[in-house]
Amino acid sequence: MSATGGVAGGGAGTGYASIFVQEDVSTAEVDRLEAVHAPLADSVRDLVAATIQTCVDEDEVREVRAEVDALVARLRARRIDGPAGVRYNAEGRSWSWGNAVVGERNAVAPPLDVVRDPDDLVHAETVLGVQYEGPPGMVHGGVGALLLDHVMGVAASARKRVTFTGTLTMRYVRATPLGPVRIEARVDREEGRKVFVVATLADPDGVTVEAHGVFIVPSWAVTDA
Ligand SMILES: CCCCCCCCCCCC(=O)SCCNC(=O)CCNC(=O)[C@H](O)C(C)(C)COP(=O)(O)OP(=O)(O)OC[C@H]1O[C@@H](n2cnc3c(N)ncnc32)[C@H](O)[C@@H]1OP(=O)(O)O
Repeated sequence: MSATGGVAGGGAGTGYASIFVQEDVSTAEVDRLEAVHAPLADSVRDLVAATIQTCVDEDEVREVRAEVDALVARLRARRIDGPAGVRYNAEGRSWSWGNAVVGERNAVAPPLDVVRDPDDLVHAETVLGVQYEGPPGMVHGGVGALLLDHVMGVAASARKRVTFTGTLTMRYVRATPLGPVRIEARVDREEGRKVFVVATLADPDGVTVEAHGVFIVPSWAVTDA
């Protein structure tokens, strides 16, 4: 979520004051850091899938666990205290390295590029692997809702306004097989601070989930501008 647009700090009493943080760092430096850290997240994604699928013997599993524990200790040698939050710089570049859907450092997040088309359709594509299974061979319903929620939130948050999910309704039309998926979302209408968004999740054969959502510009984010 962008922290620009006059909402830095999140408003007194909202609990977001320490999460929207402005940093004195150039966009080029943020891009450089992402290029270093994103491949680590990719490798950890592979580790998660390999952990699910491995058939190596038990001694090998124990040895790998010890190596992974050692790597965790190395990474924790210097770290931030708490969540990564949403940060932004004076150039309007924002980054949220821990975000559950698009965090560039978050191996739990599927690699998802969210694109706003010129006609304000927001779309995203990714490939959901074995980490996202619910019913056998199928995408977990909550994972579908997670991706839809985020892409719908981007659609609602046009022009860098902040919106929060108020209500989400999902209709699971048919099961979504693991594999490539596409999410599409667009604003249907607006009423005051409420933004109504419609969206779909689809596999290569068509729509599997239809979603309706009410996204709300929180009262603390309303500016006079
Ligand atoms: C560019 C980069 C982009 C980057 C974009 C990044 C996208 C990120 C997408 C992920 C989004 C998330 O997961 S967000 C995290 C999940 N969501 C949350 O945690 C939200 C928790 N709830 C809240 O913070 C709050 O309840 C709010 C903000 C939703 C509403 O609080 P508020 O601002 O005080 O609103 P309030 O005055 O009570 O109500 C205003 C109007 O909204 C209605 N309303 C209030 N709550 C709800 C509700 N839950 N569902 C429906 N409608 C509601 C009221 O009836 C009223 O309608 P009327 O009387 O005016 O008709």
